Amino acid sequence: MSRINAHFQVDHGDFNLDIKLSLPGQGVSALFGPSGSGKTSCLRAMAGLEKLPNSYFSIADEVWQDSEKDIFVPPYQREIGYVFQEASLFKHLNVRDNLNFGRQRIAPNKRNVDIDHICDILSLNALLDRPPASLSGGERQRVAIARALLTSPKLLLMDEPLSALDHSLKSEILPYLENLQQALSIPMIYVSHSPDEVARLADHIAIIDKGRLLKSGALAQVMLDAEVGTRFYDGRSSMLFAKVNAHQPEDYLTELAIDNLRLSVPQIDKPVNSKLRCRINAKDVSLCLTPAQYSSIGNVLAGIVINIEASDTLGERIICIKISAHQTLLAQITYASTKRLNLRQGSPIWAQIKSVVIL
Ligand SMILES: Nc1ncnc2c1ncn2[C@@H]1O[C@H](COP(=O)(O)OP(=O)(O)OP(=O)(O)O)[C@@H](O)[C@H]1O
Repeated sequence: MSRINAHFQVDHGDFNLDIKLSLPGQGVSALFGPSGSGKTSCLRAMAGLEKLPNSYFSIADEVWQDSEKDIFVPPYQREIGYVFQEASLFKHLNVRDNLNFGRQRIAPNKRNVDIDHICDILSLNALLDRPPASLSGGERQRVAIARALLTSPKLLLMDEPLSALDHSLKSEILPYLENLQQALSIPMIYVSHSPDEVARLADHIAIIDKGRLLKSGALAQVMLDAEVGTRFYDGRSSMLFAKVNAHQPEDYLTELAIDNLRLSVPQIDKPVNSKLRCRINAKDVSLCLTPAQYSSIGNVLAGIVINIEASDTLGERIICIKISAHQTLLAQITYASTKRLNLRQGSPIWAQIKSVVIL
């Protein structure tokens, strides 16, 4: 698989950036970290909007910057779509003409993104004749994303595209971003300081702090990390990838499939087979050596203990449980319970799940 490789360095005196990244050449990679950590600096360097010294950037087999070899491809020659925090549409053009502006910048033989397809994915058809001033913030941002995609970019860079929107507009636009990544094969780099947005959208995550790379890897794996959990996610939790298996309206439940396992959650409004992600707080998981017969907790997953870690809380342990070939569940229980259940690597275990957050 092709990769996106970067090494950005700059010394601004007060702020020193030195970040090496190796990101997959497909899916959504999040650059995540606190304000002022250097995320936008990296994104601008990728776009060539800033020429950082002693730096390197390549995508697949194209090198866009290599300071050692004196290579620096200017921004207008990089096939990049850039979406900013605030959509900057041309006020005097309607939505259709704004979209065509992006498309017409590209030679017809290089256009590989279909305008009708993009308008369908982002539900823009009803907006095409409207001027930007008549659009909501979320609609404007959808048009800005479509315009960037219609330049048929090799890479889509998004700098906190939802940060200027209020909570309800964010929830309105997030499903569109999910659909985009499923429908298009353009890799996206998504800058955010929102842990929830990242958990919902990213496949890969690079965490940046004070100009340095703190962690990088597949989202579910990085979420299991102790420092990431305690610092960014309000405690240890696991991320599971699921799909809607069936609705059980008589019980007000929806059954999710996590590989071969089944989990029931309060009814959700998504069609059968929709993919979704859920987060399970380690404190919401209790463990039994046999499947409990008389329990109010209906969600019980079988697994194998693969690791036992100390927890930040004295007297507690984090139990890592393999529940399928690629998915791991964390449980936070007391040290006393770990001893009482005689848990060790390889122990078969039943995990009772009290609550699931659907992302
Ligand atoms: N040209 C520059 N000269 C001096 N300092 C700079 C320059 N560009 C960026 N910085 C500093 O680099 C630091 C990182 O900025 P950057 O915008 O990359 O962070 P960020 O993680 O994207 O933050 P935010 O989430 O708030 O946008 C900041 O302290 C900023 O002031």
